[in-house]
Amino acid sequence: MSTERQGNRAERGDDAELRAEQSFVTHLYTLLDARRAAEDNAVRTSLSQVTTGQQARLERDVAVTEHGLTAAALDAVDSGLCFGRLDFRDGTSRHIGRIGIREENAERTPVLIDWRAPVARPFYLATGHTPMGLRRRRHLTTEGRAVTALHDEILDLGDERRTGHEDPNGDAVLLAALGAARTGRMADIVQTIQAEQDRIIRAPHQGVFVVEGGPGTGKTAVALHRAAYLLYAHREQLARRAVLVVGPNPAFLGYIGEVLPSLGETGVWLATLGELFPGVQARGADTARAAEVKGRPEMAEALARAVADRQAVPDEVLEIDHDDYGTLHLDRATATEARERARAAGLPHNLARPHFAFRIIDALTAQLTDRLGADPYGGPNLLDASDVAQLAKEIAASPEVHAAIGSLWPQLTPEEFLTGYLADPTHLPEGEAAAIRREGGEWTPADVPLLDEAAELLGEDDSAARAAAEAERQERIAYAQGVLEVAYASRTYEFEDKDDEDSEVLGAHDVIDAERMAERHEEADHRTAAERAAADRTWAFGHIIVDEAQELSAMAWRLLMRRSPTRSMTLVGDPAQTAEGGGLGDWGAILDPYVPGRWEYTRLGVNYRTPEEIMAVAGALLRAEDPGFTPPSSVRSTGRRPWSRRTTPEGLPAAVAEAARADAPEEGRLAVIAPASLHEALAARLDVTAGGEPDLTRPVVLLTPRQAKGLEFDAVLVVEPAAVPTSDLYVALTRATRTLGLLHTGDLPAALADPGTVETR
Ligand SMILES: Nc1ncnc2c1ncn2[C@@H]1O[C@H](COP(=O)(O)OP(=O)(O)OP(=O)(O)O)[C@@H](O)[C@H]1O
Repeated sequence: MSTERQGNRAERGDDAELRAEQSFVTHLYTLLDARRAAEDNAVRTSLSQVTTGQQARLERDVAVTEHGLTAAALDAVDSGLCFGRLDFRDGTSRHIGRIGIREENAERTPVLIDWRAPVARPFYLATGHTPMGLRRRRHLTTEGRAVTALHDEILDLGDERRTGHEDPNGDAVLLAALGAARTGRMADIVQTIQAEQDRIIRAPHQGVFVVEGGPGTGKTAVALHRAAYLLYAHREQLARRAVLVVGPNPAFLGYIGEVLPSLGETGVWLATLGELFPGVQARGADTARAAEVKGRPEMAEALARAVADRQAVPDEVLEIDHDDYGTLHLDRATATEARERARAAGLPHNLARPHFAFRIIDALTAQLTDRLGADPYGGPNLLDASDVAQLAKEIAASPEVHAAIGSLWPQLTPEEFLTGYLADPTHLPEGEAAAIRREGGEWTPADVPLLDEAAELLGEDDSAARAAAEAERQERIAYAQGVLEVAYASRTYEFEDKDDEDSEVLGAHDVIDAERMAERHEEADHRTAAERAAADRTWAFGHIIVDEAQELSAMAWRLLMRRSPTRSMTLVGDPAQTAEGGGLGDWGAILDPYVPGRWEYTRLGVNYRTPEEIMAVAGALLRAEDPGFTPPSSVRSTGRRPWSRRTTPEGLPAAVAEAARADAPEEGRLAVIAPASLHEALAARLDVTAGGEPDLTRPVVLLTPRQAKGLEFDAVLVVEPAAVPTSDLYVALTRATRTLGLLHTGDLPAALADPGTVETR
């Protein structure tokens, strides 16, 4: 029976099954509304509390944040709250939903099972062969709060009972989801997760797990559902350490940004690589060559040597004018020895600097002692130990001495160091140095791993931050001291007339001292773990998920591995989609330096996005270079072949605009994917703005092939495909869920010119 007919029947309200589900779902929403009202109430009550004291204020803020987050999570799961039902052979049934909901009774009976709970697993895994105790699996389709259709799969073939909602192939809901109009925002797949995907989503979280799959195989969807699952299964641990999802660019993060909230999870940090150095916004752009050079593993060595170069010794004797003692001399041999001793400490540059300074001050003190205390008759030095100590103090306090030390071994921030390095790159072959040389300018995403590397080599220059933190700590201690004094005074007063010394012995001072009390205040930092993680370069995440992982450079991996000392990571990607000059080639090259032989690998083989007709063309493109290449198999076919049209260079913008009008879906989104050089001319015709971050929710979106990575649209027009490198073209060709058109002025790549697969218009 078609979904439409079921819908009509539902409207007539003559279907007992539908009516029963509707009344159950209505009850669920009543419970959800009650929970939400309770959270809103808790926020209001907390806000209206008149609080005195820092602790009480912090507690109130924490309460407001926590209840606010829960209320937001409850709002986000409203749509499609309940989407499934399991009928077991023993006669019991369970409804499955985005979150778990319990009855408001004393037993707190579960009425809706969270999709992540073990008991919900048969919803995703059970088959006629392995029914996992199920008699029937039901999918509920809802619009708002109305149940509009039911699809039942019979898993116990001996069971004769029928509901009139049977779905013979068991794929009607999946196909409806795959064929639905796109909105510019990725939707969750919680109702239709396939068995091969479920196994990845629920795999253990320790260790590194690589998920490879061709275009549209659901890698991104699986990665996000895995984040939600891991937070559910290991909430304590992961919520505290936070989960990081790394995506290729801000538009992509916007595209996937609604999936986790719709699963009730708001505490995951989605970031691009360019956002992973706190305080730096990487808004600049590199040439492809510069980005490639900056990503090479040799950069680590080049930077380490450049940092060592900042530990200089004078070519000739350095003269240092001391206000009181005249000129001091620092010769090359003394400075070299000080440098060697400081380096031997094995510390990062900024942390080894005091060792260097100490040696220099020591040497200058010895020099001054010799000069001032020399016995004209050749006897022993006339200065005693306390005179020498006084001289050392005066030398250490001299700004000129500090300036001299600073000129040889400067205190450096990563930003200062890298700015200097990029202006004059050293320890690289000249061609590479020329590719990255830059005076000032904005930070780029490829600079971020270099900044991180520099921060490691330099050691945190956190003296200012530490001084500020210490001042703050002292303030808290002073405050806590005051609180304790008041408490102690009142306690003493309380027991005053009882003449009971023991009671006083148990006064507040003995239970907690001011320092510990201050620490407790500190612990009440009410930022979420994700917020704290975003502000802390040295944060160790509980789990890291990397999407489009094939693109990351060796230097980017160094940064990410530092953020995951426990190596709890999920990496999803497709080597065939690696941009030219990007990535490291294969997973072993990425991972073996960090977890040699200790990573798991799995493949997804079904393409849920791209129809068969489009995939045939995209596959042929790669097969032309690699005859053994096998693309993922498409789950759908539309019967519509991709088309191509040749036009003149002058006529190209008009032809694209006309095709965009003709192919624009009634509902949904169309993307024009074209080389950047054509964007200005095309933007004027398409009524979109060129440059900047694209707005993916508009009906027509103009993108470069690189920007299209990871995204999808109902209809796609690829302009001048011959001008796009093969792997980028493969990405561009595989973005459509329905139609693909090619517009070109010269010859098409041979694989796209086959009349058997591409219709010429
Ligand atoms: N089990 C599923 N149920 C419904 N839709 C699904 C399912 N699996 C994947 N999809 C849909 O298929 C499309 C492609 O998924 P996704 O973007 O995760 O693929 P991908 O492997 O990351 O692709 P690419 O490598 O091309 O970026 C999305 O619209 C996603 O929602």
